[in-house]
Amino acid sequence: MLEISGLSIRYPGTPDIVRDLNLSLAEHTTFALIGANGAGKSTTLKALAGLLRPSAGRVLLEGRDITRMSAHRRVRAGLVLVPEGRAVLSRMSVRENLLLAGTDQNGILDRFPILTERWNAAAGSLSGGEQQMLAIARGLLLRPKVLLLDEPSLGLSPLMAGQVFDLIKDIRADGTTVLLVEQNARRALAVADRAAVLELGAVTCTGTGAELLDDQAVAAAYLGGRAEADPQPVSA
Ligand SMILES: Nc1ncnc2c1ncn2[C@@H]1O[C@H](COP(=O)(O)OP(=O)(O)OP(=O)(O)O)[C@@H](O)[C@H]1O
Repeated sequence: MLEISGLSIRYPGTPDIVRDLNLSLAEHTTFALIGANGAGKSTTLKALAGLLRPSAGRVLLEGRDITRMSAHRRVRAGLVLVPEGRAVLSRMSVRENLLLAGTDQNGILDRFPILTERWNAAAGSLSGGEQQMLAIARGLLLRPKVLLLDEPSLGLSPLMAGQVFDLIKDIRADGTTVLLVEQNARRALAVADRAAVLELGAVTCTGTGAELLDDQAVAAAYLGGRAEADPQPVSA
């Protein structure tokens, strides 16, 4: 569905922040990109959304070269970014925020009872988790083939974050391919079919979500030190 090869990305006046990135996202799967602050995860998503022009490499969406396509044409081609920080229009109502994305809401809003309950409330009055749901719903109304999610659980309570990860599972089950960037590595790997670790702009490890959850080096760096496969301590 999405093929990224040899992608290098820089900002004006910086060296390459992301170097020679190669990722392949199969249709109807979730891919998690994890890594420390500043590793280049958001930069990667911005480049995929067409907000930054890569210095090298190419991006294919369903076999079509979109490397030089403008951001708005990428949305029409099916590549949609839900940016970090949600970017909802806070003085507009939930309904108005969604109308901006599309009028055909069939089948999408059923997944978001939390939003239909707050239909006429100003988006800025919603909780962080509700705003994240609104941002994701808005992205889905654009009918993406590939949804790029930048830190959807950032700043949310564990309960709300759990709901966001459940939603990500549902989105994948509905047939949308998801590229998920997350600080919450454990939860991201748990919902991911495949995953990669980005360190200082380069991929250092790839595998299935389960493989990375079991990897001792990944656990030490990103999962608070303990791999999922470790035996649980037996209490006396
Ligand atoms: N507009 C910019 N101009 C120059 N450098 C930038 C710009 N935005 C980000 N960077 C740099 O690019 C590097 C990667 O940042 P990026 O936001 O992609 O990291 P990240 O992995 O998403 O981390 P975080 O979780 O903190 O967002 C950092 O060193 C950052 O300082």
